[in-house]
Amino acid sequence: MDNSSQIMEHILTKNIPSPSPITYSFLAPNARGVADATAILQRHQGAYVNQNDTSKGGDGKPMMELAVFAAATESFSQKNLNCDIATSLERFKDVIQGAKQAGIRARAYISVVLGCPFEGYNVNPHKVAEIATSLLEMGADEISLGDTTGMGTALRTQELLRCMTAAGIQNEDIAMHFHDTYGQALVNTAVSLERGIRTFDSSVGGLGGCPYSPGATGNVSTENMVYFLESLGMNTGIDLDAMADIGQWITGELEKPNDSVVGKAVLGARKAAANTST
Ligand SMILES: CC(C)(COP(=O)([O-])OP(=O)([O-])OC[C@H]1O[C@@H](n2cnc3c(N)ncnc32)[C@H](O)[C@@H]1OP(=O)([O-])[O-])[C@@H](O)C(=O)NCCC(=O)NCCSC(=O)C[C@@](C)(O)CC(=O)[O-]
Repeated sequence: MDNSSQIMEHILTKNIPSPSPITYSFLAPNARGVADATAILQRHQGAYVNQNDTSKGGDGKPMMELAVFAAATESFSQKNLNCDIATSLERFKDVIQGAKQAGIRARAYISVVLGCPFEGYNVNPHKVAEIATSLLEMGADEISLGDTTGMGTALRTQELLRCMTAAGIQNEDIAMHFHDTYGQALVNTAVSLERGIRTFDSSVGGLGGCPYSPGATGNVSTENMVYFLESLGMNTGIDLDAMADIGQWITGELEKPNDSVVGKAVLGARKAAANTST
């Protein structure tokens, strides 16, 4: 979060073209975050698609969103936000309203929904649904259910989504955010697909991981996710070959391992084919 403002300023100054609509997400857990973001947005009116401006297309301009991140357990809320859940939700009200007033989306993550590094596996799915309902009532456009520790399993993912449905939360308002620490991300994705979820978070090269969740690995890699969804006959619109190149490039730049098995397989197959053709 420390240099979020510089990154946002760079994006809106450079007018980086994107062939398909892209949304940049700005973590803002409090009033300071909203103030920083809205000051930059004020300076760059017209450089991004305003959610209220439905008159014309984005003509390549990016969309911006503010992201709040609640926790499903008190322990993780203290570690990740330095406050209890109720206080964090109070703070998020202003952030979400600030985003709406600035004409941008508000995304709300809920962390450790399927397992907490401090409270273990028994995260109450009804509590998650209650927090999600509060965030949606504040005006959040979307809830991203974060399996931050990767402790999620098929059965507990199913139970969580059953509770979300029972609480009256629409599938269209839910994204699933799986980390692959125990290799269950795509299994949990399959269960979520079965229950009608169609928005999934991932990270190229499997980058990421929450600093406040000891041992957590990155998100399920975009390359693995794309390969899996396309194997089911779904069209993601993503060029897997190009995504594998990006994963190799950015993990190299960040001096991190490329954690995508599919990305490495795609690159390996391409190399083998090149060798046989020479
Ligand atoms: C929320 C606080 C700041 C409360 O921390 P605090 O100590 O209660 O608040 P504070 O107001 O005393 O601020 C402490 C320091 O943070 C700075 N600060 C204060 N607010 C901001 C801000 N908006 N943007 C940038 N800097 C900020 C502030 O300036 C100060 O800096 P210092 O004076 O010590 O140099 C702290 O707990 C914190 O930084 N939490 C975030 C930790 C973090 O980055 N976690 C990972 C986010 S991603 C995630 O959670 C998971 C997710 C979303 O990916 C999904 C999933 O997998 O679960």
